[in-house]
Amino acid sequence: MKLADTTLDVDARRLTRDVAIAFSTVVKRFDTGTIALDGIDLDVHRGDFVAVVGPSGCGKSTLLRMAAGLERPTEGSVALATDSVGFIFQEPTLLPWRTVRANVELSAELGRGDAAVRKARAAEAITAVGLDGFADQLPRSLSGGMKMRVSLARALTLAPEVMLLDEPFGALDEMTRLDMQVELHRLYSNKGFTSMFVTHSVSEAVYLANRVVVMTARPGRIASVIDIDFPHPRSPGLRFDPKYTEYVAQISNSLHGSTR
Ligand SMILES: Nc1ncnc2c1ncn2[C@@H]1O[C@H](COP(=O)(O)OP(=O)(O)OP(=O)(O)O)[C@@H](O)[C@H]1O
Repeated sequence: MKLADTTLDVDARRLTRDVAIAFSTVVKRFDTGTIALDGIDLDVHRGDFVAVVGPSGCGKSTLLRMAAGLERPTEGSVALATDSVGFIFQEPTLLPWRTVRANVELSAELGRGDAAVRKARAAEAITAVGLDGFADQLPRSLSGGMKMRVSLARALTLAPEVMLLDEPFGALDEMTRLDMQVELHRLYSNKGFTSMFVTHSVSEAVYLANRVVVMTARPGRIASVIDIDFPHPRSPGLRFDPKYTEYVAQISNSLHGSTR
């Protein structure tokens, strides 16, 4: 079991067999004096899909970056039970001179491993995200949604146990965004990775997550954690379920209360 660099001794106790990411009384104070996060206690269980919503600047990205080991907490600790992690950002960050296939192969190329296995995994990931037939194209010929699919495929080649997603669909138009939510949900249901997903969209959070964490305005604290009691796999028609609307209202109220 790997513990992130940021780990203090207390982490080992929080990381039980069921916990993939453990935040223990995390405080993040930047050198500028900004206190981004204050007293975050959160366990992300294996197989969970946790969505994090909160006002702009409340520290959502910082939380995710700490899970990835890209930031250290000022106080408290963050522990990750695996080093098998995929990170997806809002921008797909593709290399423009490489084809879809070559972009997807990139993350595996940076790691170790057999070239043939790497290529097979990339081909499988391209199929998994529905990009068969586009593998030899360059990013400039793809739509925004397709670029995001490439980014997902690139992360999938590593068969990550944990997927960290920072507003991956924020730059997409509404229709594409809904399609990508269905796509991500399908991948999550099939592959079973643990997910931590930052979004500004309450509706997106309810569709995808089995737990939604609502944060307060900065310094970010956890205002509420709401369990979304819909079975998996979920269908797009779920959005018309009255219970769905109730969850959206409940979370929006918590969010609204947290910004006052
Ligand atoms: N490297 C840094 N140095 C100084 N301050 C930072 C740094 N990174 C983030 N911050 C500050 O910390 C706070 C939280 O930022 P963060 O990006 O985590 O918020 P967020 O909730 O993800 O915001 P948004 O929803 O707008 O993307 C903000 O006030 C931001 O300005």
